[in-house]
Amino acid sequence: MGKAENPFTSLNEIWANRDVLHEDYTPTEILERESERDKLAAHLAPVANGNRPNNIFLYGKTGVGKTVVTEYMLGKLDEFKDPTVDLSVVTLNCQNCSSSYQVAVALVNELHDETDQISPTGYPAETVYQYLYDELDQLGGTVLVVLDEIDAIGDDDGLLYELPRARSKGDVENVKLGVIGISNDLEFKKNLSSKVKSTLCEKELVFTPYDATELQTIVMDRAESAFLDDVVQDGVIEHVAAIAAKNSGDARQAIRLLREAGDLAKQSESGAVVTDDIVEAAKEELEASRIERAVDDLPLQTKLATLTLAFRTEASSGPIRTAALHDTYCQIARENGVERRSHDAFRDQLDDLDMLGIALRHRHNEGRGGGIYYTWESDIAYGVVRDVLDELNTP
Ligand SMILES: Nc1ncnc2c1ncn2[C@@H]1O[C@H](COP(=O)(O)OP(=O)(O)OP(=O)(O)O)[C@@H](O)[C@H]1O
Repeated sequence: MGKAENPFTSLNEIWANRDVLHEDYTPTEILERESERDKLAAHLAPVANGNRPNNIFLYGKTGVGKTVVTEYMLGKLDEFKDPTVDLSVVTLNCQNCSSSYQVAVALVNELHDETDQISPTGYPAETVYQYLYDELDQLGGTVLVVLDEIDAIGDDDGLLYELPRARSKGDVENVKLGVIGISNDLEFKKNLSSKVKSTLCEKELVFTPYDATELQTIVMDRAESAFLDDVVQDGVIEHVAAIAAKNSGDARQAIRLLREAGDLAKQSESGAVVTDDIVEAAKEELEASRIERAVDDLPLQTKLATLTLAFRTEASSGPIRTAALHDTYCQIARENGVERRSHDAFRDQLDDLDMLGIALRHRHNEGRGGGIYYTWESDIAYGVVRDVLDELNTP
């Protein structure tokens, strides 16, 4: 009997180690970001000598290295601190916590044994806080509590006031406590209550988006470990970096684009090589799946607004005024037997699309007497929206 064909091999072998392009991979070196590393080191320096920690707030858009730089510097702190300093780091990603209470429960469970977890509801807030203080006191020494994606708690930010003050209020006795908050929501800091702001933001660190040159360094370093020799054509790294820099300066997006390009190259008929054309194809695939995810979850009325905007954008040479879009929307709604919303309600839908990154809004100020008005463009090609929303008709 002949040997069965292995379904997991494919046309081209290109990968030396695809895992280094995976979301979960922690790089051994942090490239660029020298000034942020230095500043964070200065903010953390008191801990290295056994002094009271600063509370630190780090913010900047998604994928700009906040988490990776923090982890790296905490590793360095552990390596270089005075050996007599008893340091513990408790890290929590708060993305599923919508209140201070939920963060406190999650922290207690992080510190409790796996067999002794507390329920996420049902305890009075003071009890949960007391559990937390008891656990922290038991750890003793210096404890840094790292709260990543802290913006998830919204307005309910009491813990961010209580925790840094626990020692001065006598809630804990044996522990020097510091909080490191990380957020990619630039509005979050503005909306913090002033007492939280003055406590948590004792030291602040802003991460700006990466520019194309910085992204090139990061992407090149990953590509060298990820691909076999001569797989990545000249200019490809620059191309990937330029696309990500133009979008949002997000290193995660740049690395994902390179991985997707690698996956396409592996299946390609034209050989084991990543080219600029393959990068473009990968960009389109990623864009299509981003949109699919974003649009698929929208309520019907917002889907109609998306379709209207993409349809009109394709047919016109520039941004379109709200009233003109509303006329088209009414026509599409009628053809689909869907209730028609007023001009103002429709404009609210467009605002939502702007927030979601689906629409581009332009503000026009005609000065005295002319007033302010908005025009709109779709950031998504009509064909892509059409494919996702093929149950809806355009006129
Ligand atoms: N300077 C860098 N050197 C090497 N890799 C980096 C660097 N900056 C970011 N990365 C990589 O980019 C990805 C995103 O980085 P990171 O998670 O630190 O971003 P973030 O700012 O915390 O984003 P978010 O707010 O979305 O959590 C990670 O895979 C990380 O390894």
